[in-house]
Amino acid sequence: MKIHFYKYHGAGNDFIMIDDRNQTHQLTSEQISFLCHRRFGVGADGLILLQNAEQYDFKMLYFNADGKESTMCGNGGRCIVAFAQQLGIVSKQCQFEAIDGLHKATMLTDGVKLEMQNVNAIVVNDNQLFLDTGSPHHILFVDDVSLVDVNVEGAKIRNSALYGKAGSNVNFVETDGNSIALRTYERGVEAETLACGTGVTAAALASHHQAKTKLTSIEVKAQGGNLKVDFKWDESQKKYYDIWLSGPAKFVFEAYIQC
Ligand SMILES: N[C@H](CCC[C@H](N)C(=O)O)C(=O)O
Repeated sequence: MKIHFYKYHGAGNDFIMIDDRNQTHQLTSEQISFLCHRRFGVGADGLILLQNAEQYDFKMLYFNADGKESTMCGNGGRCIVAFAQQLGIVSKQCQFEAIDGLHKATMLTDGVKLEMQNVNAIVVNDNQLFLDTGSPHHILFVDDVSLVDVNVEGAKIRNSALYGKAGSNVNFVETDGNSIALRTYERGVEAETLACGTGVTAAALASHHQAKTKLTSIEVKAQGGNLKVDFKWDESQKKYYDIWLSGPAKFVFEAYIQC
């Protein structure tokens, strides 16, 4: 099969994007894993199909580099909005379906702003937290993210009994209250990625929840670039809402590959 794809990245978290509005791409896990392979294929953290949706601008299907369909991808969600604009499907604003529900998005001059799902359950164990921002995230606060062996320490937590077969993404988070730095070990990539949108969102909410910051609009420095998280806290309902993830969504190249 000859596949026409577009390569995008959001702060270094990179994706193979495919226009599947005609729903002709019946890709197997093996084919997706091959396409995402850094040596034998195109190379990417994930693969995203853009499909038609009856009541919304489009639908997003996300697959990790291991070839398996997974939960929400925040950076991929921002990249698919830029991709939809490149295809002429949307202009400045849009609304699309993803595995965790509906997402609104706005094109910015320097990227995309994506609304994330509300978060009303945060599990706290000392300086470690768990929350789901569209994907599951373990948060561990550290003094200096540059000193963490993310691939070793991240794999230990990701594969621990704590999260069973499903596992979790693992984020090492450092904050001075004014901004956040994080590094993420991503489930389904099984390695550190240069950014993780749902992880960045989780790190911002967790920092606020643990009173490590009072800001409700905060910059998050990932290895591959900077993102911003805006949110509101509802004390009566104990939930975070009106959560927006902003950051770059770059088109890199377009090509064909035999698969
Ligand atoms: N690897 C994640 C999905 C992609 C998350 C990440 N790329 C993002 O930008 O949110 C998981 O299986 O839970």
